[in-house]
Amino acid sequence: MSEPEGAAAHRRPPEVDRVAASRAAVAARRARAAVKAEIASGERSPLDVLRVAFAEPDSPEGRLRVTEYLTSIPAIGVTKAARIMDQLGIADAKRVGGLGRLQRRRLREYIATWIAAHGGTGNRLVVLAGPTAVGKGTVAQYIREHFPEVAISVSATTRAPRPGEVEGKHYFFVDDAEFDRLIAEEQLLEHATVHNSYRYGTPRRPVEAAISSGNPVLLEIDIQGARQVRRAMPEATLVFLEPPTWDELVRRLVGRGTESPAEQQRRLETAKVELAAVEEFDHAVVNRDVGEAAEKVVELMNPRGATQRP
Ligand SMILES: Nc1nc2c(ncn2[C@@H]2O[C@H](COP(=O)(O)OP(=O)(O)O)[C@@H](O)[C@H]2O)c(=O)[nH]1
Ligand SMILES: Nc1ncnc2c1ncn2[C@@H]1O[C@H](COP(=O)(O)OP(=O)(O)O)[C@@H](O)[C@H]1O
Repeated sequence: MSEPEGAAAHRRPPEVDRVAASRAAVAARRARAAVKAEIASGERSPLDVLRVAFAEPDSPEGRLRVTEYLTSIPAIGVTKAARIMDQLGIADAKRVGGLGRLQRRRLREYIATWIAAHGGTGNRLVVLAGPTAVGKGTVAQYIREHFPEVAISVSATTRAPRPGEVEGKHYFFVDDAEFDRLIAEEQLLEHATVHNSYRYGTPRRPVEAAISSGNPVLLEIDIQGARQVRRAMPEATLVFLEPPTWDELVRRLVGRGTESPAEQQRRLETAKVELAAVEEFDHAVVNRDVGEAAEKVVELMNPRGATQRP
């Protein structure tokens, strides 16, 4: 018996909705499975997944349950995952994107430490820092020219380009509003106001992409930034570039001639404090000869070449 047309039309939408909803659920499950497979194969850093999950709680990453997320990491099984969640105070059914601020921080720190303890990025990520005018830029440039296999991170900065500087090669030049946006979206691995003037920060994604593809990465940043990288990625190797002598540092700063005498004086005051930070670093390299210093830094990126500082 045929139904009156109106009634069929009335019944159709919920059914169509149900089909659509179950298709969407299947697609969402597949997307989550894809994320898990990426973590399990090592193709994707578990830290990158956290970042996306926290920024977009409705993404497949955000919809992953914490248990699913943890057990995707090789060598973390169900029992271990339960223990970790207990330790971090995270309830069983929680999704990664649904975690509160404190739980997010705890989970991120736990994972960063775990990666470090399990070989993680090893010492393929090297941070080169040091006082003003010691020659960080010069050594980084030497590495760029002579060791093309090393990926050198391009920072974002609010300072204006100098003549000859190329967008995307030397820096990404952005205004304050854009810099604020990068911070808000957690797109920076670290950032700092350098020499009390402009803001500088390391874009996170290119660094993580290079690390996950196994390439050595160099960050040439200031000391505040190096400390932040240490916290965010404890597995990174921190290298402190030292001047051969204090007088030579002064000579380099004055000789570069890019700062006014007052600014030079201010930077030298800061440099005195900064030189003491060498103790926090994994290695110290003296920049006597640019080529030699650059080679030592590159050697530290090679797991077998690395030697601990005495
Ligand atoms: N924290 C941090 N410091 C950076 C970054 N990029 C550059 N710097 C530092 O900013 C300082 C100023 O760099 P720059 O503007 O090129 O000027 P110059 O070093 O005085 O020629 C240097 O000490 C760099 O090491 C970054 O992404 N993060
Ligand atoms: N090994 C070195 N020997 C002599 N001069 C150097 C050496 N390394 C760098 N310089 C010079 O010192 C000055 C500061 O170097 P720069 O790379 O700008 O320092 P930073 O990036 O640390 O501020 C520049 O004029 C540079 O040419």
